[in-house]
Amino acid sequence: MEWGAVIVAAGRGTRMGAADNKVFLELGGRSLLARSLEAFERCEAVSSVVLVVSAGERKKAAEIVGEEGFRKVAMIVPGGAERQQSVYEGLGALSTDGVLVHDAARPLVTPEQIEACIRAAEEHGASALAVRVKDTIKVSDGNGFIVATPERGLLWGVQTPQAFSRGELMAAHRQASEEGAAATDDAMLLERLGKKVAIVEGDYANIKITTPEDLPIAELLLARRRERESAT
Ligand SMILES: Nc1ccn([C@@H]2O[C@H](COP(=O)(O)OP(=O)(O)OP(=O)(O)O)[C@@H](O)[C@H]2O)c(=O)n1
Ligand SMILES: C[C@](O)(CO)[C@H](O)COP(=O)(O)O
Repeated sequence: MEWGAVIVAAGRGTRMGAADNKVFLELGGRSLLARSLEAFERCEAVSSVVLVVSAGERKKAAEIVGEEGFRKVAMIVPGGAERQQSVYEGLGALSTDGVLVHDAARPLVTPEQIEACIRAAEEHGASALAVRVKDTIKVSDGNGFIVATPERGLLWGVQTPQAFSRGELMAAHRQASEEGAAATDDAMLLERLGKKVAIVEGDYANIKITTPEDLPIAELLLARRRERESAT
């Protein structure tokens, strides 16, 4: 199967509180967006990339793609108000049968993790990178009181990339939008239809840059990765 990727970068970064959209912030001297694109550029199993950005940030994103020489970026398309809509816009612009959906805000993803998601999706139909939850998770009653403690051994913190048949994911998106179902990731859209999504055990370093303390943590993780690479 031919694989393409939709990389979503059309958020506002409200929780980061920076003047700019967080995907343009720098990590180790390069933007988060460039680092995410680089991982897909280096993954041989991915043939093309659709980048989803806010209409007002298209020029800035195109400059990064041009300057960094990302040859796989076939199209840059405008996103929507929510991540779910941004992903759907990207899916429509891609032509491959298989699709990986990735947050530009996860700049520490590796080509090996992308490849592992593809392999699992080819075997099971769909897959998502995830890590075992380390904390004990509580369910609240919505009013500040704990009502339940799910069994930790069954809990996973889901990340991106997530890999799907593009046609199947597009159909799931259309159905969710007809039924007014909102989803914070794409696997959710298949789960609600009773379809299987395989878990690919990932790495705690593939963090999503969401709030200001995430950036120095990502700098440390990047430095640790560089040390390991130079030691091998
Ligand atoms: N309308 C949106 C919202 C989010 N995203 C993208 O989805 C990814 C994950 O979203 P999140 O971390 O929530 O980013 P933001 O929406 O930018 O952050 P915030 O919720 O703090 O505003 C990011 O790469 C973001 O750019 C998007 O493409 N379109
Ligand atoms: C898709 C995701 O990265 C999975 O962890 C995440 O849900 C997206 O972030 P958001 O903050 O929910 O938009």
